[in-house]
Amino acid sequence: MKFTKYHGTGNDFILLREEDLEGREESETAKALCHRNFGIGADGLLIVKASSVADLMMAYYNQDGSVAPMCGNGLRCFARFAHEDDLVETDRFQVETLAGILPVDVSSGYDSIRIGLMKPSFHLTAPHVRREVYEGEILSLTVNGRSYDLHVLFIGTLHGVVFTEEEVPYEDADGLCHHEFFPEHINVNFVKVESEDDIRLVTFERGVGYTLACGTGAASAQVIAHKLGFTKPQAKVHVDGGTLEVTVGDQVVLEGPAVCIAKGEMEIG
Ligand SMILES: N[C@H](CCC[C@H](N)C(=O)O)C(=O)O
Repeated sequence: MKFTKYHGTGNDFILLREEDLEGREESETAKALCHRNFGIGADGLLIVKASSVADLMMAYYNQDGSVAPMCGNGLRCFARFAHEDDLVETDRFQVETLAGILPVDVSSGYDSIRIGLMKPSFHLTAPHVRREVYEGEILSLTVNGRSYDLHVLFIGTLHGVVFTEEEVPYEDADGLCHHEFFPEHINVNFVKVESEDDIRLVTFERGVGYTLACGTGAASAQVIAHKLGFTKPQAKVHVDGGTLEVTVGDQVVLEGPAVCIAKGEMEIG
């Protein structure tokens, strides 16, 4: 099976065209390909599909085979692949996702790919949360005897933002991600605001665990930080795998690199 591997600030993905799947079940294929020892290894799988409403469609699976509606770093890698492989004729095009039709722009080169995100929602209902959550509400959740204040939003996928100066223990991050308040789990972002232009972010991703970067997480962190008056509309989000830039405006725009790591053939049953 032909594959391509990319990363966006260290969040790494395997990318397949639908025809390369040769009819294999997508979730099981994602688990097999993304396994760090028995597969190629990646945080997730991106599948390029035809779309009747946009230039292309992107399907996304986490490393554990779970589906997520949207992946910000993944969409930048997807955009580079589509542009490089001449699946599109223009530098600006649209991609259908389960979080809506989103614009991508590679006109500034592959080190600065811009994607537009869906309008964030702060009013959450089932199945994302156990009970209705209203805009402005802060959830105080206790894990392993320690209390965390979460700002929650849906920005194409479900995110929680925790402002903290401390290193958060792994078991607490995992406990928040799988807290019973979130029936389908949640991506958890630990944020330190360094200035009105700079945020430091570590993300524990649903379906993966700690990742070197999370694109929708970076957008979530900046959207909440700006909404609370901590940052300007545009801020750099510093993650373990590099730096992203998020601009909050009529549309939330995520900018960052997409790097091709490898192209190859994989033996898979
Ligand atoms: N793990 C996330 C999807 C991938 C998000 C992240 N890789 C990004 O770049 O946005 C979820 O299950 O909602």
